Amino acid sequence: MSFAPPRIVPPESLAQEAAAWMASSLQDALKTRPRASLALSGGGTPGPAYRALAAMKLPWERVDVYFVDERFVPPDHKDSNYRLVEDTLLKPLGLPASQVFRMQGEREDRDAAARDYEATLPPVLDVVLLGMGPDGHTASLFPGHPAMEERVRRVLAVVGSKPPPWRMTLTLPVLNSARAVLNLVAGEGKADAVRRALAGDLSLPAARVTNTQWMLDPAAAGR
Ligand SMILES: O=C1O[C@H](COP(=O)(O)O)[C@@H](O)[C@H](O)[C@H]1O
Repeated sequence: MSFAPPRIVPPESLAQEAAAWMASSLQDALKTRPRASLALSGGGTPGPAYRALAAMKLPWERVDVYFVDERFVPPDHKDSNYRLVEDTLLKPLGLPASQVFRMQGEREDRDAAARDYEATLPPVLDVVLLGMGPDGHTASLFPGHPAMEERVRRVLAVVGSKPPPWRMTLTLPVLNSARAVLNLVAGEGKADAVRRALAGDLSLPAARVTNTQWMLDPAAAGR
């Protein structure tokens, strides 16, 4: 298994380029289907890309927004991935709740929340934006965690090694069946994990998402 060479983008253009990739992947999906699904990550990297995407002209009434992972916190919590997406994309677009499929991080029964989210997912996601932490986690799949081996369930509640620990995540079969996947990674602290994933180190979840394109800033690319 090998990846296409990563695209290395100057930091000042990264958000715009990632947004352009999402917009064009959504347009591709909408050429052949009435609606397109967009699954988004949280964390510190993608916010500016979501703001740039919100400014792009698309038939937004045909786009449904899903989540790659979520922390078990309420939706208005500062660590909520939903809150990030709400602030940077959903509110600027004024996207109605009927087009937003939120992972319910406020639920006490975490396994039930994961099962319920699984029931909302389309059979195949059209466009997925991933990220990667310095420890090599992607979505909320952490290196060495048994969730990396899940083959049947599409959404799992897991305990990760990054705070907040309790999370909900899409599993590798979902990510690997998606039509277009971008891994957007920035920052020097991630260069080692990026190098290992691109070299095919299967202990890293990102190395197991085989249909991914990579977009890196020079620091994450080790330059
Ligand atoms: O915890 C998370 O981390 C990853 C990577 O985020 P970053 O802050 O290093 O950009 C993110 O993709 C994931 O959605 C998030 O829950």
